[in-house]
Amino acid sequence: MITDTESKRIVIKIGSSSLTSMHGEISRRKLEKIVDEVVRLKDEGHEVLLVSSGAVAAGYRKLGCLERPTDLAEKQAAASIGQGLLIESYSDLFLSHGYVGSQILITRSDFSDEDRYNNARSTINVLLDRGIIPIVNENDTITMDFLKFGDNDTLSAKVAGLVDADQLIILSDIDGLYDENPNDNPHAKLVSQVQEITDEIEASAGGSGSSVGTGGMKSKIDAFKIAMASGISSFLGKASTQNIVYDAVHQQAKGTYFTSKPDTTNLDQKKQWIAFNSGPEGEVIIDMVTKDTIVQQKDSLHPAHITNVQGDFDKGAVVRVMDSDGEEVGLGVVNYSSATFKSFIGQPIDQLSKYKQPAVEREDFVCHLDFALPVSV
Ligand SMILES: Nc1ncnc2c1ncn2[C@@H]1O[C@H](COP(=O)(O)OP(=O)(O)O)[C@@H](O)[C@H]1O
Ligand SMILES: N[C@@H](CCC(=O)OP(=O)(O)O)C(=O)O
Repeated sequence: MITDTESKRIVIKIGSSSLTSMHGEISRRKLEKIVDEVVRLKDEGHEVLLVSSGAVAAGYRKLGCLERPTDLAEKQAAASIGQGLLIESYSDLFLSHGYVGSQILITRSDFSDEDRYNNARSTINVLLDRGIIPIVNENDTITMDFLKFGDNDTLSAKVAGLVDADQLIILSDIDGLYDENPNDNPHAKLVSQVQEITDEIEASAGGSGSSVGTGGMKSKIDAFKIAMASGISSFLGKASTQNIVYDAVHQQAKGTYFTSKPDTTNLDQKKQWIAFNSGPEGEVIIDMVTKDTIVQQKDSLHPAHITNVQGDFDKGAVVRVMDSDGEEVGLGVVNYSSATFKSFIGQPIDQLSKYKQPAVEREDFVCHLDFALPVSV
């Protein structure tokens, strides 16, 4: 629990449905409410990073559309207009309270490159250290559809991991996770604590109930899995509730709190990058005996363990490590290219034993069984 004297690093994500009016346009009143909530935390001495949706909502009318567009190029054009307007509004509001906001637009490819990922961390750290409020969104205008984060829920969890946040707060149009999709069952019950994302929780998470929301509960559950694996406690609550952010930070708010079990091993930042951001470039296949050995003895993978290879990749790439049943065992950085692996296959073990460098070092390997990870988010 956060005490009144501790300064914490808090990432807050607010969705389109919580920033828009009935007609799907940005609501000044709702924007002012979230700014007031952030200002209260800043005044208490916390560092705050805001992940805000709303670019498409803020721009589509000025593009000449009567409704939120569904066509990709129109959405991107709307975001190009709306992102500027959104940031202008945030900046004006934060300045009126004596705080400075800054804009950070991210694409998935920025995060899949380890140097750019680390560079983003350094930049955001400078901003947070100097009391600025970074306002993050996906760079919707230039991102190709298949390369998008697509929803700001998983983006916010990845950003929370990047900056080593103490808490992730996701604000939505609903007051928490329900045991069934409330759109299907009006008698569904609120779940107030989650320590493990079970199959039942996955099954209960449906899509968005509104025309402006993107990911629904599904992408929020993916986000909470990433946060939990990264050792970050999270909260889901309703954006319109009075003092929701302040109360969530002080564990007093109505909503759902997500924390991992006390004995869980958390991913360090290198492993977070491998697991959630790198984007695997191929696959190496191992047999079941090897799988048991590397999982139980926490051993590195050696060239003789690799029975097959899929895709073309260079040394240093991240690949999916698959078992012979086609199940993903984990993700790791390879010390050989796919061409070299292919040349190894079928060679006698004593020939391969002269290659001293492991195929995948244990410290560069993120195993699902060690961390209870979402499969290739
Ligand atoms: N199990 C569930 N519990 C709560 N909400 C759910 C569930 N399954 C689906 N939903 C829907 O997800 C919506 C929130 O997601 P979304 O509309 O994308 O909002 P946002 O714009 O805040 O990201 C809820 O309003 C609800 O309609
Ligand atoms: N990046 C987009 C929103 C993407 C998104 O995740 O939306 P939401 O589900 O409302 O949080 C925008 O600014 O319009």
